[in-house]
Amino acid sequence: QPNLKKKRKNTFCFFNFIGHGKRPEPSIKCAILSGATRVPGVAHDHRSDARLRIDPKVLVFVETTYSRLGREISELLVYNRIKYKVEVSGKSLPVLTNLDKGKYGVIVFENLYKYLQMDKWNRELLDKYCREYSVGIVGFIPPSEETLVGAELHGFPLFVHTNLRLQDASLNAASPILRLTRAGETAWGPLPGEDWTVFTPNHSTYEPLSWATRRQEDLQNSNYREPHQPLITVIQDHGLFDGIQRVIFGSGLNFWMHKLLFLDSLSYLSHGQLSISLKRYILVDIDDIFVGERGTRLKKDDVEALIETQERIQQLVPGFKFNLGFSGKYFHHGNAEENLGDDMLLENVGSFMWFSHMWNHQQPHLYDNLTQLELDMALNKQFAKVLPRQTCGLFTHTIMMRDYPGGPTKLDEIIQGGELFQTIVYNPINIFMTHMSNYGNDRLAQYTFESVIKFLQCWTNLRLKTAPPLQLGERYFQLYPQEVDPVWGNPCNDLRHQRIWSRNKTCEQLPRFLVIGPQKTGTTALYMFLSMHPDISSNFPSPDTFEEIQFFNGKNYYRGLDWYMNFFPVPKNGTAKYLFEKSATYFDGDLVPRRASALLPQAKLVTILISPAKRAYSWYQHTRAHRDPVALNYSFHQVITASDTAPKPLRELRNRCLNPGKYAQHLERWLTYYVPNQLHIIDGDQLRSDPVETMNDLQRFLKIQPAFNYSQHLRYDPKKGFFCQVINGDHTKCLGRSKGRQYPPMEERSYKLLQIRRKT
Ligand SMILES: Nc1ncnc2c1ncn2[C@@H]1O[C@H](COP(=O)(O)OS(=O)(=O)O)[C@@H](OP(=O)(O)O)[C@H]1O
Repeated sequence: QPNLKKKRKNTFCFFNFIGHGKRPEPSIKCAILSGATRVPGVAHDHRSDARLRIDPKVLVFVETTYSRLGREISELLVYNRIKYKVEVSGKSLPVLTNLDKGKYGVIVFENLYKYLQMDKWNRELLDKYCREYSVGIVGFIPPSEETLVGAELHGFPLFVHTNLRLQDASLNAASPILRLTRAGETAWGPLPGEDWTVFTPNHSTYEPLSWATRRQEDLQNSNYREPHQPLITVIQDHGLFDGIQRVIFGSGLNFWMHKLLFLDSLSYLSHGQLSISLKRYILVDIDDIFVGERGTRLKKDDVEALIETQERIQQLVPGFKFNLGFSGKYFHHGNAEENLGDDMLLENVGSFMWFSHMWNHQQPHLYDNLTQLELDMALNKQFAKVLPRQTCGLFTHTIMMRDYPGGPTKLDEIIQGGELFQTIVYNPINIFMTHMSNYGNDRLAQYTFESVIKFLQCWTNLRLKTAPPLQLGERYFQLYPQEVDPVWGNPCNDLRHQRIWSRNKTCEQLPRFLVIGPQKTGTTALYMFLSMHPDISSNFPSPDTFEEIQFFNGKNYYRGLDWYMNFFPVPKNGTAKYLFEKSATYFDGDLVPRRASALLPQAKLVTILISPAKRAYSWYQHTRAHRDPVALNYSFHQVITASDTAPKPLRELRNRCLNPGKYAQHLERWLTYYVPNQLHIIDGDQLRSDPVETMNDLQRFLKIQPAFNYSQHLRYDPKKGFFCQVINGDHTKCLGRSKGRQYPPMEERSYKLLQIRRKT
């Protein structure tokens, strides 16, 4: 354990900003960087040789859908691209296995007590799963109203003391959990929050992961004989007590170090399945070179400082070079001193990387004349490939320390464990956007990057590197091949996007609900019933796919947002209709939920389900009616029993019959992008036998008022054998011959086979 008492005597203040009022100097003091007592960090490899049968996914039990820590946990997982599923504690357990595989590699409890107080049956089931699949548990102790001293954690030889205020956090360098996080330093100063829990173990299964001490000002009333005694704030359970490994946090994720330890715990407990890479690329763009206003531009000594900072960063990030974006037109547009700065930049061309900005620094969407834009763009070929850049908290006008939004301490916070530090921790490739003016004046950018890089070296085992933009581009898309594909978001969700989009566009020209299918469940009938509603309107028909647009699946998606929106009427003031779109192939399209939620996150979803066996048979009959040779040559039974070695066209027909019917699988995918109350499931048999009631339910779900009285507009047509639209008083208009076909009943053996398959 660290001897904190001794260390405090020669305390250096970690969170101390040196030089307020003057030009700031990077203030990160760190033992390993000063070279004094270099304790090499050990990045443990958590991968195991054991043949694991778990998916790299986290199951998170939250208190409620809105609880704060639960949201923070989800956010952290999203930032790190770790797959997860959220469940509300106290309800029944989700299915944990899929055939012979565990569906989750780690279980997280936002509130550990929910795990400890779980009903016996579920607790046994969960523990059994953890033991059988070598899955560990992470738990957070929530703040409690009463102060417990030496209270036993229900059923474990572990005692807690709650409601403490702490300071000076340090890590157990011997802990096998440390991978991303580097031990050896102390984060001096108060830890956020006043309700920390600390642990006292009474079993060899426990090993501390981090410590802190009580706050100086609280020690007078304390019973602790040793005032600077380190108290365990995060503890590891090696599983020697009951066969399950755990990591327990004495506080939430507010403290930056806990975010790192949480990621390390996921990596450790999943046996490396959820390890994030330790390689980090950093590139810093300096935009607007030569563009800054007179009086805010770089002078000669600023350029010198820039070069010196770059050299110091190179010690920590080999090969690091600032990437300068210039607009040539503004060269020498400063005062005499600043023009010398411009000259010096050019004298040192080779020290930096360069990219060309728009020649005259005008944003492309502001050009009225396309030819002129093309001509100007031709000067900027290099600029064509642009990667998403992260913000580093420095903007064009962030030039003086005293004016930093939130004050200088805020800037230090983002560097020392805060947003900027976390951005680099969570993103393998970081391209930051800064501006020339950030490097003159108070030189905030030099300060910021040197400090954050030092802080990273101090507290993490990340390996920092750099590379030119195009190489980073290639690496980025190698790492995230799914991002090569565009995902259209809603431009109106961000004012800046809306501004550069188009002046005469409105985001009201998008559907408010989607009928997602699947095919053959009655989607056309539903479409017709909805279209009868005076307040609801669907899209204009497509020349290729008729009433369906089929945008979110298939090739149409690449035609872009404008193409999609042109299918919808521009809503007129006051008479806006409830727009919807029906494409029955959306239901089972792999990419559809992700794409749909990116554009229409608030949309409601409507699906119709019938027996998957009947659905499969209806599809088979549909393909026969279209004279599909496979369907004509093979019986339904032959199709659904075709093996994986059968001819391709037969396998394809089998898949089209069976796959959309895997309802649970497809709905689960939709529900990773939409919350359950956005989804309405229609019973397809009810739609057929009692469409009036079905439509009433749907209107209630869509909250459409006044409700349309379908009983006056739908009537059973004995000739068609289905409900049809009433027109001209006593006539009916039914769907065409292709909907509600006449065909022989399904063979008993096929039906039975599909029923058995559904159950297994
Ligand atoms: N009112 C009404 N009129 C006609 N048909 C009705 C109606 N309600 C439900 N159904 C059932 O809808 C089935 C066709 O489903 P879809 O429209 O989803 O098919 S498609 O995917 O668009 O091809 C169709 O399947 P088949 O009977 O196999 O033709 C019908 O059973």
